[in-house]
Amino acid sequence: MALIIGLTGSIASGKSTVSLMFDDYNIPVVDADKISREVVAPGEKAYDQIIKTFGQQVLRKDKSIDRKMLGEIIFADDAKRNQLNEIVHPAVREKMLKRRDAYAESGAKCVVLDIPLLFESKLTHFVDKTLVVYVDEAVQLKRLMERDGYTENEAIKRIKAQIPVREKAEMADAIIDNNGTKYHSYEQLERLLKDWNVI
Ligand SMILES: CC(C)(COP(=O)(O)OP(=O)(O)OC[C@H]1O[C@@H](n2cnc3c(N)ncnc32)[C@H](O)[C@@H]1O)[C@@H](O)C(=O)NCCC(=O)NCCS
Ligand SMILES: Nc1ncnc2c1ncn2[C@@H]1O[C@H](COP(=O)(O)OP(=O)(O)OP(=O)(O)O)[C@@H](O)[C@H]1O
Repeated sequence: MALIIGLTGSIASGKSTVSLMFDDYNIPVVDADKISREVVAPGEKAYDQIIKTFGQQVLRKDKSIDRKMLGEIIFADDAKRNQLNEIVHPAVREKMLKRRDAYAESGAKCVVLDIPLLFESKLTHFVDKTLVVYVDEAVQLKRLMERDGYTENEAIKRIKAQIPVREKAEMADAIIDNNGTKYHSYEQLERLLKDWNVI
């Protein structure tokens, strides 16, 4: 039976950075953010629902979803964010579980589900162990502003749309402290995977 690890954190805490490290151990990762892009492609059910709910203003010239515009709308308004979540999340969950099960059935010893909203959406029953990538809020804010070019105000709005990463760390089975170098996080991950008998 595969061990299913739920990898989470808060925005820009380093989930994608850590998720790449699983490659070195040939451990497959199912990425909820990536799936959330697939399910809003033109032709998908969620695509039509987004246009119906948010209007043509969230479309780019090529008719794909304008993610920047949609982000500005939903991170400024909790009710709108909930509406988008209700459209996108069911499709993301369905695909995520299919991929999780396909990897497990193909004999993987461990499968990682990288889910930013693992705790917020109460999805911990999808996984056996929860792993939180933790950073102090000041480091998080700085990395988020640098990565995405947001103003401090834009970055804070996005951070506040999630449970604070400190609280998530308290709920987790294990944490990786990602305040230091990427190599330091890599060492913590390796130790953990040894403790959990997957490498
Ligand atoms: C609002 C959207 C269009 C912005 O797209 P953009 O390409 O700028 O960001 P991206 O999708 O890469 O998300 C970046 C990060 O934002 C955070 N985030 C995204 N959506 C949400 C949300 N609904 N609530 C809280 N945080 C969120 C996550 O930490 C995520 O890792 C997009 O995030 C989206 O469609 N969100 C709804 C689906 C969702 O909840 N995705 C996250 C997990 S499935
Ligand atoms: N240990 C580290 N040292 C320096 N920079 C880091 C470290 N870890 C991550 N970063 C940088 O911080 C930014 C955020 O990391 P990353 O994209 O992995 O976060 P994330 O949690 O996946 O974000 P999101 O929630 O938006 O998907 C990136 O620019 C990344 O290169």
